[in-house]
Amino acid sequence: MANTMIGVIGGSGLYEIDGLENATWQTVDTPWGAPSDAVLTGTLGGVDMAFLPRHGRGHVHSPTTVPYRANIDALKRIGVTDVISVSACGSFREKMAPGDFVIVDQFIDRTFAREKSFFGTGCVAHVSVAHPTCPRLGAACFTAAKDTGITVHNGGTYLAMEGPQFSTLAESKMYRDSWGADVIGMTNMPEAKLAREAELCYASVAMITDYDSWHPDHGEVDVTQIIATLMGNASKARDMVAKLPALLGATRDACPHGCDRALEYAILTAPEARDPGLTAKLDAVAGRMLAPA
Ligand SMILES: CSC[C@H]1O[C@H](OP(=O)(O)O)[C@H](O)[C@@H]1O
Ligand SMILES: Nc1ncnc2[nH]cnc12
Repeated sequence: MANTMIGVIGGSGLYEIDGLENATWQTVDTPWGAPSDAVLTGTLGGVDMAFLPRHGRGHVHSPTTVPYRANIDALKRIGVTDVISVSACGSFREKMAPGDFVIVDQFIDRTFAREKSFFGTGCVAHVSVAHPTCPRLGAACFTAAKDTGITVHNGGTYLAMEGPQFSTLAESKMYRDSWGADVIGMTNMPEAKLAREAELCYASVAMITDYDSWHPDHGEVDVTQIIATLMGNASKARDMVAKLPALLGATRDACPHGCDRALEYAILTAPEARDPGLTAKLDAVAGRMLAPA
């Protein structure tokens, strides 16, 4: 049994969470640079919690410049076991309406201008992301959202685009009709891949703000409309997050889906061929696998 620490990464509109006891904004240094902001830590219902605003308070970082590696490293470093990503998204499905939430379980990664791995020359690793989210954590998010009275859809494919511009009409139709994506956003990749490399359980809650640009009755994406919907969504998300500690509990067993053991057979570089500089940087993310026998 290990202690649970729930780490919430707040997307656009969600820059704080409510009700934390002993709440402290904690600066965390990482070998990958500074995270998006300090991390708000505390307890909720007796469970350790951490909150990191993905774009920083005041929305400083663009989807491309969010320091994804530093964010995941920082959460791992302070003891987070379960990461819940909360994100504003466009919808490709009529039934997934603005104001609804979707528990994402698949991704299509179309991002191209971001560092996507902690590993590289001198320490090569290949983790599986066939099932990129943790079903146990996703189920807890689904229940928390349902119990909050949110219209929530269980399962959906998130198309991660580079941005910062929204999609063209042709792209929007292609993602929806040919590629089968359900929602679109700009930030869950490489975040989900990095969480898997760091052996963290990861779930993604998409808060729908708009119908992107494919919908004949809704025209193009309008950021002022998004922001209006976003404010209501963010308040629902805070209520949803408050229900997670009771659902997840203060202690946890090993993840039944193996998220916390993702690196077990993933590191290919022979111990004697590893770059000590890189392995030092991997202390929090992969220290468990890199410690001398
Ligand atoms: C506010 S519209 C575009 C912006 O919102 C989403 O951010 P996040 O995923 O962090 O909630 C989307 O990915 C874009 O970055
Ligand atoms: N339509 C959209 N495309 C990409 N990111 C978004 N975030 C919110 N709405 C979005």
